[in-house]
Amino acid sequence: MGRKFVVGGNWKMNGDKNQINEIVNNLKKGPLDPNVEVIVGVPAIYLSYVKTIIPDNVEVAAQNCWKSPKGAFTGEISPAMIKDVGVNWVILGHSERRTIFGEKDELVAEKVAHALESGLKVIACIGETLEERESGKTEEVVFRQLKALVSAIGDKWENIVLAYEPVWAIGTGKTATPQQAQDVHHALRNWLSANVSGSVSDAVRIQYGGSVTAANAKELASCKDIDGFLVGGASLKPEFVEIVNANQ
Ligand SMILES: O=C[C@H](O)COP(=O)(O)O
Repeated sequence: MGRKFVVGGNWKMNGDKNQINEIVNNLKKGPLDPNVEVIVGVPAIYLSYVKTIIPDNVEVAAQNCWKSPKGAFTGEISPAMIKDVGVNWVILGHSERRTIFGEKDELVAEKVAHALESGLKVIACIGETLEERESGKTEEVVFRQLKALVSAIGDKWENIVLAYEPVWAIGTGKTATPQQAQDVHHALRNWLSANVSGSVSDAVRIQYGGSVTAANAKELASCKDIDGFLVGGASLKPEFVEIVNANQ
């Protein structure tokens, strides 16, 4: 146990320099719980800029990357480039990448493996759609997504944070209940224990994502297997500080 709470703010494709300055000023003002690891997921074009203004107690993540170091992949960025501008994290497999850009489990897993090999830490996202949940397939889907990851990375989970994000809860204002989230997180930990190792299962931090706000964060944070959040919309607002501090 003793997993450090970790809160990510995924800005998605939002923000210009003015808004970014406001968000960063708000993070500087905090105060942010020193026991929480805080990471902001920044659009690629602003990574270098954000690195120059972000306080030391907040880390920066890219929101995607490709699965090789360089080459003819127009429009893509590599983990090596992300590292080169001083950024140590990347978010991979977000449901928007999977649904809008057609990223399949295997591609996500290859990207995760390459990012880890390149020395990045990864927030790896998984989660079921509403249709899958309603047809009782939640566990089948998240286990399938995990299995693809394990095929690519084996037991090398030290630099991974897993984010469980039910697709039906993302940007919808419809949060999973603490019990629904806890049940899936618990099932993920059991699966990791059976298919990777007990120590990985105990150590890996599992974030919940999907319409997290200052109003629901405390109750979610109190669940045994919820080790943090991946926050979209609310990470652009001052309430993000309250979400970071919800585990107090
Ligand atoms: O990466 C964050 C998730 O997609 C959650 O987004 P949301 O908080 O706007 O629902």
